[in-house]
Amino acid sequence: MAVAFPHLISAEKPSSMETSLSSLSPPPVILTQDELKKIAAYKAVEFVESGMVLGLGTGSTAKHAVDRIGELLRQGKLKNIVGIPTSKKTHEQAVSLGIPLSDLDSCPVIDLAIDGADEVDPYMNLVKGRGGSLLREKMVEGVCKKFVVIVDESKLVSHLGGSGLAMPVEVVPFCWKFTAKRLQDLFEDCGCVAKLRTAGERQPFVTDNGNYIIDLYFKKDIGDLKVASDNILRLAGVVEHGMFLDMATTVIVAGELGVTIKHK
Ligand SMILES: O=C[C@H](O)[C@H](O)[C@H](O)COP(=O)(O)O
Repeated sequence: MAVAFPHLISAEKPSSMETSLSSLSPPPVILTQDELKKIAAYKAVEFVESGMVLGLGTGSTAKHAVDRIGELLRQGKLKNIVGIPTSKKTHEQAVSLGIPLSDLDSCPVIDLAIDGADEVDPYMNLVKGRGGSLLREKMVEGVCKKFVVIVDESKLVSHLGGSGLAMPVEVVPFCWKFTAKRLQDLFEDCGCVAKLRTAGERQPFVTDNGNYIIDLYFKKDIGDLKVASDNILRLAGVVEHGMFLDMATTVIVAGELGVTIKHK
């Protein structure tokens, strides 16, 4: 299903020289990546109903969805929402917007979660965690009845790892170099390089859970994703990885030509 952006098409009167062409089809406005993220996020929030328990994602795309939920609550268009944040940052944002919050201990079943992704393959498998929130995201989004993923079209890949960018793995800090080496060795045939994520001057990036992130970079396709997932999770020292396999129920993609919504 594709929906264009009529409200974002220029409504200005064309100059006399341009009249014949542009009066028929006004030039489309070039949207920024952030505007595309916002369009996808707002579309996802249309799936939210009063009374729902909502998984609140993390990142620059999910932020728009959380803002929108807060706005609709303020306007009284949504009522009795309970949010389950997937990071400390989203928790802070939701508190600032007055969204009532809970956690998985009190609300172990979630109606709907909305979150961004770093990569989406044609089967709706995802890479997540380039913002470092993959563990809480996987815990929350793993127990939701519907998981709506929101991305701009730059996130679409032919296969996971295909962007050439990081596939994050959360590890315990204890002997992280040893774990990083084991991860790299696991994917030796794919030309894998494992790097500790840093935050500023040689400081390790520390997740909300007090762990480190090892980013894996692949030169070749990693093949069977389920096998790759099992192999990573079997390594002692690994907490969780950023492949979200068979979890998304809907993917909303905003691109220059409109919004595409794909359901499982
Ligand atoms: O850890 C971060 C999350 O998995 C994000 O959902 C993901 O990185 C996408 O973030 P953004 O919407 O900022 O591209």
